[in-house]
Amino acid sequence: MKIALIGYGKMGHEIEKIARERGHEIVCIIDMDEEEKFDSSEFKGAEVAIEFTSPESALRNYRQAFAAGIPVVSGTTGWLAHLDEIKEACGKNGKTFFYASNFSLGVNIFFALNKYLAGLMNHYPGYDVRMEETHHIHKLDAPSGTAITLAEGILANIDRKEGWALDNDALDKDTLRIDAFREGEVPGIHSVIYESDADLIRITHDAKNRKGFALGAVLAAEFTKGKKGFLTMEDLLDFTR
Ligand SMILES: NC(=O)c1ccc[n+]([C@@H]2O[C@H](COP(=O)([O-])OP(=O)(O)OC[C@H]3O[C@@H](n4cnc5c(N)ncnc54)[C@H](O)[C@@H]3O)[C@@H](O)[C@H]2O)c1
Ligand SMILES: O=C(O)C1=N[C@H](C(=O)O)CCC1
Repeated sequence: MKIALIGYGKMGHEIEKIARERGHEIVCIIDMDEEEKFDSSEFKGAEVAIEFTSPESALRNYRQAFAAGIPVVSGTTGWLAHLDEIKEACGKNGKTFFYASNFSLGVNIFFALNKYLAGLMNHYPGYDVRMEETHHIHKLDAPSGTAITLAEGILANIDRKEGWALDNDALDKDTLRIDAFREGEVPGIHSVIYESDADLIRITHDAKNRKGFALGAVLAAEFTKGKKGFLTMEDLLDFTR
């Protein structure tokens, strides 16, 4: 496939490597302050754009890619306040957009496990639930997009929790607490913790590097070919088997 990269930082570089290994062609790379490239024939010749930039620039990039008629796969976090606009563009205007807060296979298995465990724990109110996430010091958003997806999985399945909040926000017992830590160059660690008076159950996903995120994004790009609409990892992965 002919792939354009929007954002050429840690993820952009990792995706370029894996995309080339899988036989794809990188036809255009757009990083910060290179907006004029959205009008280039190279960008317009791409079959898909893979976007990993920053919370504040993501929406503008999506609009530019849509205007050029290019499907978008994005992993940028921290922009979800604008999700309705993107879903509308996919629904009414026939655009293609694939989003995942985390593209790694391991994390998506962890998401399924998290929902299953939360459904079980709904019957055991003696356990309180909280979450922890740790990432590198360069990360701009907190909690992580992955932590928000995990929290949504818990809130959908545990009746006694009504919303989530970061540890330093006002918390009551109905609110799911998320502690966000920023340390060194950690690629990403997420834990969901259930604690009773008697014991503690912790499930953790610990990314060793960024390969899983990047491979998932390239697989998502391959999956978008010929498709329209708003796509997610649940379309790509079949956990019903
Ligand atoms: N969904 C996932 O699986 C996943 C995995 C890792 C990271 N992320 C998210 O992806 C995003 C990027 O992560 P990263 O580690 O590559 O960050 P990074 O800071 O290493 O790279 C971001 C790049 O985007 C560029 N950029 C900023 N504004 C831009 C703009 N307007 N147009 C084009 N390029 C622009 C920056 O110059 C930089 O090169 C973050 O939001 C992060 O949370 C998601
Ligand atoms: O490095 C990051 O930034 C990551 N962002 C995503 C998130 O916010 O969940 C995925 C994990 C790595």
